[in-house]
Amino acid sequence: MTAKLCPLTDFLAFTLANTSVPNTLGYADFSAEFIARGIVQLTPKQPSSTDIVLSCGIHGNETAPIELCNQLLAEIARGELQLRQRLLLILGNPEAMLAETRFVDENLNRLFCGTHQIGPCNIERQRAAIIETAVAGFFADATRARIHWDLHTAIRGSEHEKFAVCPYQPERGYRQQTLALLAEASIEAFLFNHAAAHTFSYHSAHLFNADAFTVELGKVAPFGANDLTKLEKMACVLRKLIAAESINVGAERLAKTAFYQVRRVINKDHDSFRFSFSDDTANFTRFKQGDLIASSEQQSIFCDTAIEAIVFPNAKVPVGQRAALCVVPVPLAQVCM
Ligand SMILES: O=C(O)CCC(=O)N[C@@H](CCC(=O)O)C(=O)O
Ligand SMILES: [Zn+2]
Repeated sequence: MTAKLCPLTDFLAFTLANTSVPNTLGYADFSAEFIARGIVQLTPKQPSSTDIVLSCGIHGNETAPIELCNQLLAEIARGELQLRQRLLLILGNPEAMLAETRFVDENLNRLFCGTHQIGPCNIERQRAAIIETAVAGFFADATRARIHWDLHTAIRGSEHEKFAVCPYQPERGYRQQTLALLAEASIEAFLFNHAAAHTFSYHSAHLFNADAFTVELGKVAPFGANDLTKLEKMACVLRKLIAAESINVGAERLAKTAFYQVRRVINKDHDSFRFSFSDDTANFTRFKQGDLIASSEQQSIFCDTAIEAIVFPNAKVPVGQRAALCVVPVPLAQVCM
């Protein structure tokens, strides 16, 4: 396979152009199976013990992680990065990438765990079904370790530039070692969800027992406008995971990391719903007891505890959907095994 014709050297370009690719391609040390548009499964000749799903662009305008994943695939294709684990790489929402929007018809990251089956068919519902099938096929062997990092960027700036959302998994809990790996990859804060969700990371954690996280890697920017040097630590850890290299991180790596528990969700209840703060207010901005957070014709929402921080505030979501998470700082011991 010459580099010029190889879909893996610029998988993003192939995906956006919707160029047809063969079903499978053989390389010296691995094979590539093109499962669907923007979804490729790589199998090394002698796979190590962990199956890794790496996804990006579930929201089409979150381009930095897409560029990072595209770069890692190219490194594998050129033989610069040794693939030693099975890898499923997913460019989440190609149509939204082309439209340079978060989504075309509906937020793809609310349609997992089969939610896409409920309601009229649209671009994101079709895509959720395709992605779920690919993941189920890839994670078929329950005896193997499973990792899924779903890479995003946030709409607004953040007090913690890079942070991870931990899906609700009360039975399994979180191991400090697992979080330390993300901290090594420059994750500064962890946010523990308090309830089931229909996000992609929850899907993988809940249905496949994967060590799954939504990973926020800075702020949204158009293709070509990202400074990928800011993601170098993340790239370094991903390379080591893919190459099955040992990553020596002790739990002490978490010493400077912040932990937050989701305390409540603010849902948009009416078209008149507004936040009390400006659009440039950063994620994790803190409110104190009695501060007004949001209001609508039907209600006013105040901070009702000593300190509460707000994450992912978005008043533009449809009525009934999550408009923000309210989180409180917690000690590590309270959220980890
Ligand atoms: O910046 C924002 O408001 C949204 C960033 C984003 O896409 N976040 C994910 C989080 C998913 C999770 O809760 O695990 C989302 O809203 O889908
Ligand atoms: Zn996102």
